[in-house]
Amino acid sequence: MSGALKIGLVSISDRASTGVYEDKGVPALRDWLAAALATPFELVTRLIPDEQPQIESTLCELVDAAGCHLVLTTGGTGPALRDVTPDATLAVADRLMPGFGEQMRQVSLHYVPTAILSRQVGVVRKQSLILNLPGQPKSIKETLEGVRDADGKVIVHGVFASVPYCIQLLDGPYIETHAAIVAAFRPKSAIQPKDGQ
Ligand SMILES: Nc1ncnc2c1ncn2[C@@H]1O[C@H](COP(=O)(O)OP(=O)(O)OP(=O)(O)O)[C@@H](O)[C@H]1O
Ligand SMILES: Nc1nc2c(c(=O)[nH]1)N[C@H]1C(S)=C(S)[C@@H](COP(=O)(O)O)O[C@H]1N2
Repeated sequence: MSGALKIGLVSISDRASTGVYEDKGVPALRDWLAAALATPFELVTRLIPDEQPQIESTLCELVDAAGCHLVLTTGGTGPALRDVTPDATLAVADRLMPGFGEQMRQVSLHYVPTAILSRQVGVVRKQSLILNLPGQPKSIKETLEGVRDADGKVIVHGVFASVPYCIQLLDGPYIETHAAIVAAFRPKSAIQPKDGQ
């Protein structure tokens, strides 16, 4: 499974999906990826309510039919009864990637004491990585990028640092990032030389 990088973005919100407020989830994800990725990519976007069957079918469609290498969800990860994104994600998972949820909560604790309320998970379905991000639009940058000190040095790695190598291990495309936003980490043996080097 390779080809051009394809990324699914799913905003899960009862109110944004019914027009009570404007969806800021998909635009925040799109803007962050546009700034962070050096590799060209194609997006498939969805805005849906907090309904478990609809979340499950959307994730399956994006992975199985659209062929997304990465799917990022935002919203519905908390403990409220209608927050069912992690449950839907686990229901369509082939394998769990517990490090992603653990690291996102670590990062988020630097921003909000309620970080532990997010039940967000990372999973693999087929050869696609699916990550749940919290619903607060600002949490997208926080969890993907990590925490920096006053001098701009990364003190807690955001989870996106591990996404390119994960997708490479799943036989997806080779993803390069802009290090000023997030540096992609790979073992030396997995680094591909740039053209002409
Ligand atoms: N798609 C979105 N666009 C803009 N703001 C959002 C969006 N999703 C969530 N938020 C903001 O982040 C907060 C926490 O998100 P959460 O996923 O818990 O939403 P919620 O309170 O369950 O409501 P809803 O599902 O109707 O967005 C929301 O109360 C809202 O202020
Ligand atoms: N980085 C980050 N993580 C965060 C937050 C945040 O603002 N920033 N909000 C927390 C709160 S208040 C809740 S309830 C949970 C779940 O949020 P969700 O239901 O919007 O997904 O995410 C937590 N994680």
